[in-house]
Amino acid sequence: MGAIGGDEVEQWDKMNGGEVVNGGGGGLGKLEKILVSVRLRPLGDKEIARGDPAEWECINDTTIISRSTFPDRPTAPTAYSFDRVFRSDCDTKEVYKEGAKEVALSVVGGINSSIFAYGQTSSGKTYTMTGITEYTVADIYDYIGKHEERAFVLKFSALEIYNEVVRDLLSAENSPLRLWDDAEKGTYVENLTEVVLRDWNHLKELISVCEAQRKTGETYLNENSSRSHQILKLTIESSAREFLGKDKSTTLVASVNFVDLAGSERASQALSAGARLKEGCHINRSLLTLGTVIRKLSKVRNGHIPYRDSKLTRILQHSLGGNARTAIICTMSPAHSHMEQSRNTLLFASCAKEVVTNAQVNVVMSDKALVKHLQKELARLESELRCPASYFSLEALVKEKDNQIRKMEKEIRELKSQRDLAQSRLQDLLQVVGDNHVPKHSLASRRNFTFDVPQSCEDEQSTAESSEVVDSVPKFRFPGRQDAQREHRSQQAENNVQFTAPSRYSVSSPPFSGMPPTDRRDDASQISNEDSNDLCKEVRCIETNITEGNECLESSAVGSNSLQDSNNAGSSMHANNDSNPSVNSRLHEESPITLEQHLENVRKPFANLVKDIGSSMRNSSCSKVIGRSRSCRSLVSYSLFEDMEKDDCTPPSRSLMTSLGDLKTVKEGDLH
Ligand SMILES: Nc1ncnc2c1ncn2[C@@H]1O[C@H](COP(=O)(O)OP(=O)(O)OP(=O)(O)O)[C@@H](O)[C@H]1O
Repeated sequence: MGAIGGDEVEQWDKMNGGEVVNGGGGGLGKLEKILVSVRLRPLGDKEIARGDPAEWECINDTTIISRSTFPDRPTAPTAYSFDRVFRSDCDTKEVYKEGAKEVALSVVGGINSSIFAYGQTSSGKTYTMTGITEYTVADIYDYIGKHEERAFVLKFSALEIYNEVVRDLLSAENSPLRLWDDAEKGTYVENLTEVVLRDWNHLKELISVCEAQRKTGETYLNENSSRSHQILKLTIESSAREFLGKDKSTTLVASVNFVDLAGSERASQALSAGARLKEGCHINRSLLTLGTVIRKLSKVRNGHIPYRDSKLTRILQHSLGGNARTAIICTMSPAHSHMEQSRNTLLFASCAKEVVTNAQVNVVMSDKALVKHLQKELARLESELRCPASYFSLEALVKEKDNQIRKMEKEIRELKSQRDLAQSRLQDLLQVVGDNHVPKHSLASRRNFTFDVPQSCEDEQSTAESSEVVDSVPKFRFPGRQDAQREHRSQQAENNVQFTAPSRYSVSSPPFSGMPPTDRRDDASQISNEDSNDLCKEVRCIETNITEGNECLESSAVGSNSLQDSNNAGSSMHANNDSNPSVNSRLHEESPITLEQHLENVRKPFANLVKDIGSSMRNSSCSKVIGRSRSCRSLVSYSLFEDMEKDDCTPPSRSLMTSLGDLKTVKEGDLH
């Protein structure tokens, strides 16, 4: 037999509306306190005869009080509350319904249950339990009759513990029975007769047999006093009829114990002697152990519980804080003469109501069903083992992705910042280009701009505007260049329709160092980096045409060579300025030159260049490329000379060179 989850558990939970929790046995269980009620019997004939007043009164359904204080314990409480208290006029059926029925009938759902009657001798235990057993069995058979879809098997066994000896009440033999402990079944009674019930009448007969077999005796307090603890055990097995004999077949198995305890007694009151006295000692001793077990269970569940100190507690171990639902009905006499014994009963009941049991659904499975169930359980456990690992790996993956996202967001922010800066510089530049009358001081404040020459610089309008810009510079007029521009415009007008420059030649944004010539090179080497780079492109065009064997080679041979040299010089200078600090430093260490010298240095190469370009333009095909580049170059020249003017012709600083270098970088980036 085992306790498992599944439909049976849910069914039980619905039936009881309770909290299903993990049980100590590994299955699902229901933790709940023992249901404790107190039944007050009427005064007996003897008690009335001797004028023994009723001391106890049930003031409501849950509280019982004593009318007077205890003589020897004036501070002891006089009111006690329980799940239910029953007045002396309550019949046993009401006691059953409210104090035992729910717990007792759990057995049909596969839950073990136990109904106890506890109290002093002659308090009405047997009177109560006889009725409880009958009502329970009646309801069980009623339940069976209403659930024809299930097949029920009822088994009955009965024992008594007399003088600490276990006897089979259904056996004619009077031999004592031994107790055994089994890991699965718990403590069980060896060779105890178990009868399969045919019907309700069959059970009645067997109960009658038990009554006849049970040890009773006459005492001063009870003419028919029970001298032993009696345990009637009704075991119910049920299976769904549709699965009978099939693999899926499972069986609910549970037992309900009807425990009629022997009554505690004081020898002085019972006036017992001889055998009755001995019986009384055993009774009291086992009841004392039961009280100790209950008291300990009510305080700490995990401590040592002395179940083995008596056969009663060994046999009822599962009913006391184990796999069972339990109800205890404490019976008591209202007589003042039994006040102290009644108080002990109430103290026992007070402890019992704190005891928690852990009832589980008990299911027996067919071998095939058991194998299937175990396979299912194994798969579930394996899945649980895998889940934590996959969960942690997923968590790590998510963290890694989060870090990547944060990193990328940071990069995006930086790129946006760079983009905004470039756009800002471009705006500044466009504003400068578009405004021909920009105050010089504003230009001075834009020394670190990025200069981007638009593709449309090849347009005629742009060219004209550029020319105007150049013309608008009063102090640094560049007659040679203007002449070349005029020549170029004239030539371009002639060839306007014929030439379309490749877009790669339209980009012209070289940095212009404006440095004085410091290298021992020809005039071309004195051209600024800007023009050098510009010319570099132009020279390439020229060279291309030269290699094509055009006749312009001879006519422009000098200019080409000059340009090539200029290009080399410019490239060299640019490279040195950017990448060779020593050379750059050397350049700065040269003695300063005058403004006139500087202008002359700048003018000469341009004059030569323009002259050469003019010659080339008059030649056939190469002129188109040069003309286009010139219009761009004019823009650069304007800005450059504006700066030079502002700085009183001081050579452009390294920062300007850097800015122009940046311009080239940005422009190339935009093109990409
Ligand atoms: N609630 C009750 N109403 C009427 N009579 C009762 C009630 N309870 C008990 N009695 C009567 O009291 C007497 C003693 O009852 P009972 O034998 O059941 O006591 P007990 O606790 O079992 O005693 P013991 O422990 O000695 O066996 C009986 O005659 C019984 O009929």
